[in-house]
Amino acid sequence: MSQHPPPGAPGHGATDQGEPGHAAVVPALPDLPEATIARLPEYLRALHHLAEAGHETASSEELAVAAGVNSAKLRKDLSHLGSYGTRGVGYDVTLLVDQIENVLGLTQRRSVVLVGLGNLGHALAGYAGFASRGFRIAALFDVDPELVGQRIHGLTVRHLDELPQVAAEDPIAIGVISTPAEGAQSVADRLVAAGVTGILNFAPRVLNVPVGVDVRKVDLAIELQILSFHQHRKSSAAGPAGLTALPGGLTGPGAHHSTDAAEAVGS
Ligand SMILES: NC(=O)c1ccc[n+]([C@@H]2O[C@H](COP(=O)([O-])OP(=O)(O)OC[C@H]3O[C@@H](n4cnc5c(N)ncnc54)[C@H](O)[C@@H]3O)[C@@H](O)[C@H]2O)c1
Repeated sequence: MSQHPPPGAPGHGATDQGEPGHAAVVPALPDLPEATIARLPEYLRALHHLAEAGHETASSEELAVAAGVNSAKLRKDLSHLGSYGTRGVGYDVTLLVDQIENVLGLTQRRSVVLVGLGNLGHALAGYAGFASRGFRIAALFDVDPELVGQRIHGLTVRHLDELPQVAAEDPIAIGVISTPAEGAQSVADRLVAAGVTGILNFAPRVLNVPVGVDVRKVDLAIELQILSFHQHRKSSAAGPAGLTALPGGLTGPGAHHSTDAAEAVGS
């Protein structure tokens, strides 16, 4: 989904890197492949589920199934952390949770601010998954006078002009942008000026940020388009002779016309 430009690349677009701002307090972090970093949160979630189910150890196969990846890839990923498990026993679940949390910098709770409290911002403000995964929503910002002052999920919406003051009192690790695309760059500029070095951008717009600021973007429409491509590819590969090769029993004469994800799942 995201690209990883080389370190020091001109400061534009989503840099999607780790946490250079925290390198000084987390010495000797391994230099991990970006794909491995992206899978570590999946392993962590799987490990938490296994721990809740009473597992003290987990084999690479169990963990791979729980995380939805293949076990060879999982073993390779974990070997980057220096974690090889014990033959015949597997991985110590608690130890591995600690290792992954340490690498991901989750041993300290990080402050997050949300900017743009419309439909999406409201939903994000109420998302319990932030707190349970080590993130604290420190403040909510908008510019709409009708929203400023409102309480949303226990926090008062502040005017974006208050951002510098809030950041000075409580350093912000990550800013989440859920404003319309037109306002996103100026919001990003203000977050950066307030010392924020990590931005999660939901707005459909490429952000220009200085080197040292990491941007990740989330775009559900892009995910749908990628799924659409796979549907399209499967449909065109099927052709008349390939109809039986389609998964899910889509072997009828109309199956090869399903180029659109909504059509395939909705009918
Ligand atoms: N990434 C995704 O998958 C995804 C999904 C849904 C929506 N979106 C995007 O998220 C954004 C928000 O969508 P929505 O439906 O919540 O929109 P919305 O219109 O309901 O809310 C936008 C909010 O941003 C506020 N705002 C506008 N300019 C601002 C600024 N400069 N500073 C602070 N706040 C500002 C508005 O007052 C409003 O409250 C849009 O860019 C939309 O395209 C992305």
